[in-house]
Amino acid sequence: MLDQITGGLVVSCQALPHEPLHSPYIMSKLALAAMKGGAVGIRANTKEDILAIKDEVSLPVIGIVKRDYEDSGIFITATKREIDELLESGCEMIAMDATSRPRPGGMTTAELVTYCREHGAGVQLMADISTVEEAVAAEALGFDCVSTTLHGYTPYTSTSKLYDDDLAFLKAVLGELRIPVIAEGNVQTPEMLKRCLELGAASAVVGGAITRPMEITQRFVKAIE
Ligand SMILES: CC(=O)N[C@H](C=O)[C@@H](O)[C@H](O)[C@H](O)COP(=O)(O)O
Repeated sequence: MLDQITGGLVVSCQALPHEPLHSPYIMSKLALAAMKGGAVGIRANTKEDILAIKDEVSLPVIGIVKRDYEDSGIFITATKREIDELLESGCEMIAMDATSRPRPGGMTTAELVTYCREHGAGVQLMADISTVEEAVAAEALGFDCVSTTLHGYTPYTSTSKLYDDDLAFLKAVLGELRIPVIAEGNVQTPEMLKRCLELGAASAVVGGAITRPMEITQRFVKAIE
């Protein structure tokens, strides 16, 4: 999958139960629109959404399962249960939280990577990280790529955004890693996407700016309030 998405745009098609577009059917049509618009890959949440998307488009899919656990702040592909669901979905790549926070049930990220390698031959692994240290640790664990997904979303990075200071965080991660780095999180404009790739990101994942019309509407409305 990495070869297929290098140099291109991946579109995240996600809507949680509380969001207006929550529906595998709607996600599949958003993915179709993304494919017709030139996207080279899709990122999607839940086995049900991925199966519907795979019925509709031929693009490779980065799969995640978001599920909250009481004993951990990790919610993106946290345990073996979510890995099993994703292996059943047929997604080409699995993304999981690879932050330094403890996982639910006490399993380590290293153990989960080993589990994926043993059960999902051929499925690539993406590490969703929030700091440079987590990116370096993910590379050492054998992930195929890292994504900046969680920068700004962990308690210890909550004051930062990916685009701060001309993408300083992305540059710092790129400076430390040999494996491909994907830019993800608050890429809001075509210009930002272009800048991420110019800096050396292998690809970028764009979600809300393309597939969350409520958020897009809010940005427009805010401009005239
Ligand atoms: C932090 C978190 O939960 N991120 C999620 C990860 O899959 C998604 O909700 C985001 O939409 C995705 O990362 C793309 O980012 P943006 O929608 O900002 O372009």
